[in-house]
Amino acid sequence: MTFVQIVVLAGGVGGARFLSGVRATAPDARITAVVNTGDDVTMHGLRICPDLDTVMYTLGGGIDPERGWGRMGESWTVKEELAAYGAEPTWFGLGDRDLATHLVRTRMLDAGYPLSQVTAALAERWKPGVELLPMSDQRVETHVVVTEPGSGRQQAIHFQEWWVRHRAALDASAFVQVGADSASPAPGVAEAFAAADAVLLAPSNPVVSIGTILGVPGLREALLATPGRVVGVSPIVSGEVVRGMADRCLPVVGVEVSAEGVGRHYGARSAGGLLDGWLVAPGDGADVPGVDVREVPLLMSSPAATAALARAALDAADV
Ligand SMILES: C[C@H](OP(=O)(O)OP(=O)(O)OC[C@H]1O[C@@H](n2cnc3c(=O)[nH]c(N)nc32)[C@H](O)[C@@H]1O)C(=O)O
Repeated sequence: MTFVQIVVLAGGVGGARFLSGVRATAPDARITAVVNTGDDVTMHGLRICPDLDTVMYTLGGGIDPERGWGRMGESWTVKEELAAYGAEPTWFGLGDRDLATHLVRTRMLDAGYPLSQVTAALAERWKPGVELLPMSDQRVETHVVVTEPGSGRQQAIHFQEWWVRHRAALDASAFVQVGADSASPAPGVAEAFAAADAVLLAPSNPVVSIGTILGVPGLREALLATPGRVVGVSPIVSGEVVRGMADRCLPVVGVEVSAEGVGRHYGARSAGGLLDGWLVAPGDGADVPGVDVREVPLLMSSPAATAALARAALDAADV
């Protein structure tokens, strides 16, 4: 029996929701999620993988649906106790339930297991229904070069500090993927691309999620060699982000905050870029030379709408 094989490149909330739509619309397909780990961080001695956990909890039914991240029914006792000790950082929300995931992950990593195997072990509990792969087993951490407001001095801070602590308010001049030079795609990533009938770029942050995944040496090349069509979903609707602050990231890399801007940034596969197809919202009519641009409803406002978006992406991929 042959299965349709689908690979999805994903960041956090948008990628997780999109994956739930792909799973719903293609229940018999083999789906592989290649997930950004550039947002990963160590805090209080624990290794935290926000995007992997968001995808795992969302597909496993454990996500807080309002926030879109973290655990449903979460409590914050440990966070409050850490703050009472003055243990920094106090600006990062580690929930009690969530902590168990980070404890298990950290213990396994410290014992020498690679992140891909740790992720597979965690997923045994959540049964996400997709193969969940980190983009790399090596540590790649996004840092942001910012200008200190007082001194005007430039310094690089961890992405989470820029994003969560400063709400992306500090002016950024560059994103740096620390560790990327010596990273390689995690086991299974290149194989998934090689067998894929479709590769989908989820509506995730084009710079610090999709861009970071593609920055892993060898990964972009493996993707471009895929026999499947490559279709992306615009995270920008009517010139605005749907959630988050990608509009603070895109200008840093010289990309216009529009469906057309992001589509051109990814570029046509036929011209050395990534895309065969690009989904934009009705009325956004992007001109991306060499790419099959389709206007479809892009908001993942319900499970049905999300499945319809995923179906449109698979249609554009001829799957
Ligand atoms: C840093 C963070 O990146 P990422 O984890 O990729 O973020 P999100 O998954 O929260 O959002 C990324 C990106 O996705 C867009 N988005 C969100 N919901 C929808 C949707 O229903 N439809 C659609 N077409 N795009 C969506 C959103 O605008 C964001 O730009 C981050 O950027 O927050």
